[in-house]
Amino acid sequence: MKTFFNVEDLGNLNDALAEAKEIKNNRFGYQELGKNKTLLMIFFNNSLRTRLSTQKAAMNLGVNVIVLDVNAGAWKLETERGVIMDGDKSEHLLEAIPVMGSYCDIIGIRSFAGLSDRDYDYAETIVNQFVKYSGRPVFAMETSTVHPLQAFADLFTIEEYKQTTRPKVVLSWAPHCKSLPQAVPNSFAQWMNAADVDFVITHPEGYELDPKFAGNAKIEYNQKKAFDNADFIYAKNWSCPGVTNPADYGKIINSDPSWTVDTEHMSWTNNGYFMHCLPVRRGLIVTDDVIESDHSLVIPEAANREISAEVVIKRMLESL
Ligand SMILES: CCC[C@H](NC(=O)CCC(=O)O)C(=O)O
Ligand SMILES: NC(=O)OP(=O)(O)O
Repeated sequence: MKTFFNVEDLGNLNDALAEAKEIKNNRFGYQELGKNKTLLMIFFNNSLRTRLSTQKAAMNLGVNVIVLDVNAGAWKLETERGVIMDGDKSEHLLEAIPVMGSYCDIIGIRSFAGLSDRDYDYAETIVNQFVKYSGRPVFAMETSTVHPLQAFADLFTIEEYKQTTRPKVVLSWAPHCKSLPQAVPNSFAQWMNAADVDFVITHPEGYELDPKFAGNAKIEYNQKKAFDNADFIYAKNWSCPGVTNPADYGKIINSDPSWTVDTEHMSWTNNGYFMHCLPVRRGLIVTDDVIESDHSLVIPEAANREISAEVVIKRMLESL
């Protein structure tokens, strides 16, 4: 596996879920694979779960790990070609990338969407330069438009907790005080569309996800109808994806607090589980009672990030 950005990169999804289950029970069983191999984890943005779980996964496999916070210690990087670098950027990405690639065997990268230029973000301009110039396998640790390690862990968690063969899973928008990327909901939608679940997306008008991720999911603008008889509620904020109105890309066009998931919202479900990728803004996305309830899966969901990362790194090691 040379890149990991989309669900299809894993091949047969049921086989990947079975491998995740096996690795969860035998996470130290493949340490020979990582002997004398190095993972370079590059962060252009903050992280807790991805940073810790991916390092843990690599260490489980016997892999050496280097973590680089680009904006804390490295030279400020110029990403555009054709510019005269007489400003505050000392190094160009096109030198830095192959240099970084020379120190490792596998690269993980986090580079959030800028949320100002939709075409630039949705072309995955930054991360595709790592794929093109690093000479190494590259996996996403949340890029401009996708967060597959999160979605893989989310689906694995749903498989662990589902009480029925084909559960109803609802991706619900919720309000936030900042403009957030669409990467998490994009990947969640992509992976749910590939899985054997009854998938519904609910959000205010104007927040339609890009069709390449929303796929054939049912879109329900009435949150209460969407929550009806749901088995899993996956709450997440995202800024306007700019699908219905490109000029609104990256903007907050709705802050309606009635979309915040509280105990009444959860009463509409089939005794459903609450999920969120974290970090979560309590009081905006979800109330304290819901996220602290015995039907909140946010902690086991975060713990499963170690497993999704270990499957991906293992497969990349196997393809070196
Ligand atoms: C895994 C989620 C990462 C990121 N979340 C944030 O940036 C939240 C920042 C905040 O709430 O201040 C996002 O929404 O994509
Ligand atoms: N869910 C997730 O990716 O968390 P971090 O941003 O803390 O890594």
